[in-house]
Amino acid sequence: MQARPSLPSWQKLTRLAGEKKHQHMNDLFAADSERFNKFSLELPGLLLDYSKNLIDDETMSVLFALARETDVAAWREKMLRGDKINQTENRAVLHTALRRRSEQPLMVDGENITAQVQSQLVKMEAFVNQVRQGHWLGYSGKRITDIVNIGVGGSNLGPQMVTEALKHYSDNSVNMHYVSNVDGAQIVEILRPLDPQKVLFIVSSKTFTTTETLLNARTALNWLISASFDETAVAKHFVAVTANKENAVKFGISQENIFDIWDWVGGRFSLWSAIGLPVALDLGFDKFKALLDGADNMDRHFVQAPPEQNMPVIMALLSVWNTTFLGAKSQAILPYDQTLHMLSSYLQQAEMESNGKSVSWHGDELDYATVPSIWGQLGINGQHAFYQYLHQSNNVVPADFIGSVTSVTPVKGHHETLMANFFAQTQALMTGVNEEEICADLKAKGREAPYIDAVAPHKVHKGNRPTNTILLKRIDPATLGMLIAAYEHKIFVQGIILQICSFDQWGVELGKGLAAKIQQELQAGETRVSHDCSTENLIHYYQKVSGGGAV
Ligand SMILES: O=P(O)(O)OC[C@H]1O[C@](O)(CO)[C@@H](O)[C@@H]1O
Repeated sequence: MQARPSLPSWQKLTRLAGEKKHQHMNDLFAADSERFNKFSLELPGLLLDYSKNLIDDETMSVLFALARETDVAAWREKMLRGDKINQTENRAVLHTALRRRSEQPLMVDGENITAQVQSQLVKMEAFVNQVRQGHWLGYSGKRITDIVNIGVGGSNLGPQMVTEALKHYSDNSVNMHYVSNVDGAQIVEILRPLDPQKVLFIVSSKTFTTTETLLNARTALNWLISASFDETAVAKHFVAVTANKENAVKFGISQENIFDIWDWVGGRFSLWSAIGLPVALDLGFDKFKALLDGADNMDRHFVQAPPEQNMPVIMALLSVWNTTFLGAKSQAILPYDQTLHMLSSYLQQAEMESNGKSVSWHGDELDYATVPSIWGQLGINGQHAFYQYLHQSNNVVPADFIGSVTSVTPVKGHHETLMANFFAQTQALMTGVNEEEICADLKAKGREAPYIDAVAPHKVHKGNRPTNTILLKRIDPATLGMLIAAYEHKIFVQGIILQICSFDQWGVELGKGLAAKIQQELQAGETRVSHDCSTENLIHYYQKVSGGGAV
């Protein structure tokens, strides 16, 4: 297989990047009044404006050539038909099957996974209805009022992000809580006000081996048993979502309370499976289905549209352009709707755990930049915190601005103020303001020479900072499903172009293994394996101060 840097499109892009670095988007806009029409894409419910990137017709056409030369379409086909494209774990990658409306069988290792998915959806729906309608009762015969999801990473971020995003659509049949941190402070505070008779725990863990989740689940179980004095209470208060039934049963969860996921669903893409159970419990099953349908709409678009009109493909190409060719080191995710306040954390895992890698499929060291670090938070809060850096630091941070046309919670004047900021920021990041304009402005305000000379350089905004704007018609289950699926496919395409195994996460293993050893040392009050002198002394200090060990 041809190394990426030797592809004709790659070489052209390297040359174009050298040229484009000296251009300003202001000039590109001035030269082409059709720029918005050319570089934006509207799907039902969703608009992407990518015209505020350092691109022109030629750049885009070479980027599309890159998508073709790297066989994105063929890889997409392989993923969707269940080829084992997660090569290092020898697994298929089929999160799309979780939301597929087609009833056509899809075979993986001789099993029809369409039927498996359907049967879990049926099981989920029945369970959700029982709980929400008050037919699922706790050990003392009371209805469930509170759901506590215990899980971390993909078994937490997806459902929690969606629960927050769709709060408006909840009828508050149940109250949702999420425990992910093994710091006891979280679970203690969450359980404190709850009544054990009315709480249902969901232990969400694909592997059912994640230490933090199992410890939190054990604490929850003890809390329940010490209140109920009844071990059989567990069957009424604990369900699990896992691909490791055996461990869940060993833990004490009844067989019939276990919802399946499968090894062909990556943790960070698992929101659409029973990992989304908290969302379904909170919103009702029909709204959970609407979320899946929205994602399926995006899947269909991803499959059918040519690269030039394909939203996830365009998003991926721009990210490769900004990072690998123009040298950006990070990318900001800046949602403006309050309800999307967890989106950047969610995408952080989705993108960085998928593509934060530096060897190719073949295990060769890659000599080009792969993905940027993803960070961000609510844009409107960011404006008063880190936007200074976005506007004037000497690091260019491409950013995705995400907002909605219609507020789901309209309050007079608020949405216009929010969106005025939304539009103003991408404009300011792009156009900037030069010294001449600043001096003229200061003069017009009656300022004089020494002051103007001293201050003007500090007020210069160079602009030329790339942004994508994603405008949703409104935040609802289907549109949110589309948005998340668009990012999932973007990540996939990026991985293909950069030749990265996007669906494993070996980088998390080393730390996990060491933590397990150190945990034993902390429990025993002594060090048993050799560490570097920094780690060793930190452990000793901890043991000394906590009174748990000798130094
Ligand atoms: O669902 P599990 O198996 O508990 O894993 C939780 C998370 O931990 C990771 O494996 C990383 O350690 C993620 O990929 C995953 O989403």
